[in-house]
Amino acid sequence: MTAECRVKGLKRLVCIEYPGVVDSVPAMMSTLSGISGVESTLNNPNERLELRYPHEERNVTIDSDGDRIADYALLDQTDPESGCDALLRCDTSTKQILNPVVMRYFGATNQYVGVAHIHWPNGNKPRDIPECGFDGDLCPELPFWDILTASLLTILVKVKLESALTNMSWRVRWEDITFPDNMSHKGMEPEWSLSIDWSPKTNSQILTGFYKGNLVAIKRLPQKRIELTRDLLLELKVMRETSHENLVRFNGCCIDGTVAILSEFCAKGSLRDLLANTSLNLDWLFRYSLINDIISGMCYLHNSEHVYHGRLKSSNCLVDSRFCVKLTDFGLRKFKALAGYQTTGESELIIPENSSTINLKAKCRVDSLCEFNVGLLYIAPELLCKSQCMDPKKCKFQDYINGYYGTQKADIYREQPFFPHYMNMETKDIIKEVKSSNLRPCVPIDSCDERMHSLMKNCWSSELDMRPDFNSMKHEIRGIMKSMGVGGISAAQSTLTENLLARMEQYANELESIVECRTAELAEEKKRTEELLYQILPKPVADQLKSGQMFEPNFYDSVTIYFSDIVGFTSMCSQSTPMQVVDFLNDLYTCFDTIIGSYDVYKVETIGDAYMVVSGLPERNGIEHARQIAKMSLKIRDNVQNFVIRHKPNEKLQLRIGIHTGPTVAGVVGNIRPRFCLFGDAVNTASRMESNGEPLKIHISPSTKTVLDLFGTFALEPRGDIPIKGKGTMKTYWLIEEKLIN
Ligand SMILES: Nc1nc2c(ncn2[C@@H]2O[C@H](COP(=O)(O)OP(=O)(O)OP(=O)(O)O)[C@@H](O)[C@H]2O)c(=O)[nH]1
Ligand SMILES: [Mg+2]
Repeated sequence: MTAECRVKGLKRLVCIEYPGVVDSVPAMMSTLSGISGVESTLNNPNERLELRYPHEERNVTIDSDGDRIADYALLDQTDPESGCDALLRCDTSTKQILNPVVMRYFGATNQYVGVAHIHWPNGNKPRDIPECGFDGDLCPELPFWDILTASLLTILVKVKLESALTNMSWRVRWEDITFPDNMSHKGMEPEWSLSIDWSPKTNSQILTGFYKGNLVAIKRLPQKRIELTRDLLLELKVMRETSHENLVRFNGCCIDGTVAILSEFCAKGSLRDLLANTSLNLDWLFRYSLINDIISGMCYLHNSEHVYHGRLKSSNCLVDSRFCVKLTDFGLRKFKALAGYQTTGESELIIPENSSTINLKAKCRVDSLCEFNVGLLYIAPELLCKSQCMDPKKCKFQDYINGYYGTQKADIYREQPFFPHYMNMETKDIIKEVKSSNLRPCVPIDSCDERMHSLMKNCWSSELDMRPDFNSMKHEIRGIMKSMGVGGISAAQSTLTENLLARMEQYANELESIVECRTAELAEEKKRTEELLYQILPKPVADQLKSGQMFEPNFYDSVTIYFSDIVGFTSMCSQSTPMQVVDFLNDLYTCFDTIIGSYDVYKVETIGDAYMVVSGLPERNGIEHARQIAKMSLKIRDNVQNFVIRHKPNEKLQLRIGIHTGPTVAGVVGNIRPRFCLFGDAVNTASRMESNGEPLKIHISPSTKTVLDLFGTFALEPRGDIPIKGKGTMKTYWLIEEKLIN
């Protein structure tokens, strides 16, 4: 049986045929002890001992120091099928190496014997001696001036570095930041702004303020003070010098009294918010643009002094007002650690196996809502298991997997990693499965381009060598974008500028439809509010108040006012439960409200069992008010005669009605819960008409009779002279019916 033995990291390999001590020592022993079968020769003057094995072709030669003079064979390691390098092929049963020998070297005779053609890497034979010799003596010595220039340059670089370190332009005084309502933060909590302006679903909150006229995002850290060290100054220098269109700009730090990091504010929130906003349609052009931005930012970081990001996840991919993704929360690792910053990120993957549960539990009460746990979903599995992320290379890998595990999957799916397919699992269980059983996010093959799918899968491969780096991802993604002409855009169009323009155009369209939709919702809401307002105030009054004007009290020289009241209501209340009374009044007033809807009247108010209606205001109607109120009263009286009290079906409702016509003033009183009220003696008189009336009869004043007589359609009956409190004697009438006119 043959097997292929992969040898890592070697292009061509020299293999030594090495029988080893195990072979040679017994042979020597047997020679010295004169055991037959093994021949030995002592080759003077070379003083070499040669051992010859029976039935074997190979000799073992040992020099005067007792060292074995070895033979070597050069093997060709080119795989005959794939043409790949660094393959050692063995027959596992015989343990024989199968690679063809291309050259042999015999140590005893110091001879090279070519056996076959040698395939040198790139077809070139390597040099025997390095260009400048093994000691550098083959190259001319540097002239004095060159050495001087080099030294001066080194000194200059050092001086520049030192001055860069002492440059404190990054330092911000907390008092110099102004908070949104133009108040200094001293002694008061600043406003937390909702980070996204068009998504009601966002949960991103970041402290914002103005520094030197710029709106900045402020990340406050737990410590109150940070002592500056050289390491921190180096970190701050790197941050100051970081500049890329896909990274947020660093604005500075506060280190005294309050420790905070200030960075460029991105208006549209994070990628997480963007994806959560389901009203925004993300087509493939848009998605690839977002991915492309992330990858560009990551490429810069990986090729810069930052080396890696370490906290790559969708909440750290911010979206600016031009829909360009900018990465945040990179760098300043030592600064953040000293300032006690502990959330998910490279330092938080440091969850020693035994203490992880305690940490997690302490941090989150509700697992599924726990940011800390959710953050772990973005972390590479091998780093979840390991305790430290000290090796930058490893952390780079974490970035790769973060980028695809979380961010890119999120781009495609608008979901957190592992959702929705593992929705029923608790986050901590998912993390456990990732650690123990190689669980990976589930992405259906047809959810995206095939190349994208395999790129994503490679990113979370458990073989680290399989994971692509960001530079190759950049090429791959650009290739996919170009060849696909995503979103109906042709390859030629997919330059970045056109991409951006298309993105803006799409956003404008989206925005238009969102605005349209919101406007319709607003109109609907306005209508509902208006209807509610018209139920509380007369329409002309409400309209006037709505337009911001005051409703001045108005004098009306003639209106008709109606009052009604239930006889024995108080005793009825004492015999009924409050709910029964409420049900009863509700039934009665629903009946009244339905009736008055057919007349030109306005219901002023109800006070307990009293019901007050007026006609002739706020819009004047000549003398029609008396007729409208009279007709309405007759209708109410007739309905009351047949009204059934729900909890006392056998009792008859005893309703008294009183009407009066006269001058009145109407106005709105109060600023809070404004009420439309009537003032004047006419109101009292109408009320007296009701209180001096009789059940199921309509008691009217002489002034109402006078107006009703003008119509000549109402049958009235004199009641006689009645003493009315505060008025003396009044000649009043009963309204009997409306006469039918042929
Ligand atoms: N709109 C807007 N939101 C921001 C900005 N910076 C951060 N945020 C959001 O504010 C929220 C809190 O941010 P962080 O305190 O950094 O927390 P995090 O990003 O969830 O986690 P870590 O970065 O690992 O600490 C996140 O949802 C961010 O997306 C910004 O400049 N603009
Ligand atoms: Mg963040």
